[in-house]
Amino acid sequence: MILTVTPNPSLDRTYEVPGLRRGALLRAEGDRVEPGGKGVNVSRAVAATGGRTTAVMPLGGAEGALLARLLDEQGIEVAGVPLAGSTRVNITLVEPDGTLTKVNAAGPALTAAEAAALLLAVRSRAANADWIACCGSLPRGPGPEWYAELVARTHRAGARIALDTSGEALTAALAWRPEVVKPNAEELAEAVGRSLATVGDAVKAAEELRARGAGTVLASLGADGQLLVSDGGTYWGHAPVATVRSNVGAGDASLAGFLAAGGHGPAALAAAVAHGAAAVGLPGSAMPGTADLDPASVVTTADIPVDRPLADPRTGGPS
Ligand SMILES: Nc1ncnc2c1ncn2[C@@H]1O[C@H](COP(=O)(O)OP(=O)(O)OP(=O)(O)O)[C@@H](O)[C@H]1O
Ligand SMILES: O=P(O)(O)OC[C@@]1(O)O[C@H](CO)[C@@H](O)[C@@H]1O
Repeated sequence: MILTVTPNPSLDRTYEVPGLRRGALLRAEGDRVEPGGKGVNVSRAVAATGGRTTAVMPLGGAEGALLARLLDEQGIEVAGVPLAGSTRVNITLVEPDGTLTKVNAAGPALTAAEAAALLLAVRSRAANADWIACCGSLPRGPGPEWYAELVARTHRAGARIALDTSGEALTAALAWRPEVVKPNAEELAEAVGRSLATVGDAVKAAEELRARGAGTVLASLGADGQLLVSDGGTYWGHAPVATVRSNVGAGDASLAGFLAAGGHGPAALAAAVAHGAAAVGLPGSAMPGTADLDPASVVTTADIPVDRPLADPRTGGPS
């Protein structure tokens, strides 16, 4: 069972707009609402391929109630911690050429009691989980050490942790040796404090994160595929994508594929790449089901293309 933790979940609203014009009224030509937040998406992706998952998150207000209902409709078990504030709404604007612009709200601040209740909700389920995926930004309130505390406490219960966050929250949690860390290219660059021009630069940065405490690094590099850097060796994987519709949640789908495939080795990397490639071909943050996956199109190799230039993450769309 994969337990996911999303301390700052969201309702993701996507509007298809005819074009972006500052100061104008934009009339949406289509819209969709989906459960959001990185751990929530990992649970959605695990469930979409028939895996067992429970999603832990704080929920508040009408938005929180809608988020819980949408997840329930998708058959996902939710362990919700009641919140005085209201769950945030994140907005994605899609232009006709596929360009995405995303606005993420800060979300409600958690009181100390709410943050402690969330930690308890995770700890009390840790013993039943094969993996605990701790994903996304931290809400205001608990401070950047919250993931570090969660890793420390759930490790004591024998759980394996996969962490997908950034900035100070990532730095603080590394010291507690999470088994898997999943940065994207931008987060990897931020973590090591320098820009990454090539796949080789990304490998060096991932090795640095391992030296700072990460067990395995699964780095998602957008159109440049994914890197697995671990005790078992370094591998690069990629798959062709005919039409990129939305990269929102593609990293979350990748992490779900990786963990569901065991969370180590080139076969798990291949599953991660298959999930990422399938996710970008779907609209909004739709998560791929088994029929969407094309494992035969995935290539993994230990022959790392170190000189391959990385696309500028800022031109790859938001995540
Ligand atoms: N343009 C693309 N072409 C081909 N594959 C892509 C493209 N964009 C993403 N992917 C696939 O999806 C994976 C995850 O994408 P990305 O690195 O953008 O994740 P992310 O920034 O963590 O996303 P999010 O945080 O929204 O889940 C990539 O490693 C790759 O396998
Ligand atoms: O603001 P955070 O927590 O960094 O990211 C939140 C978010 O952008 O991540 C998911 C895609 O990965 C979306 O469902 C959601 O809106």
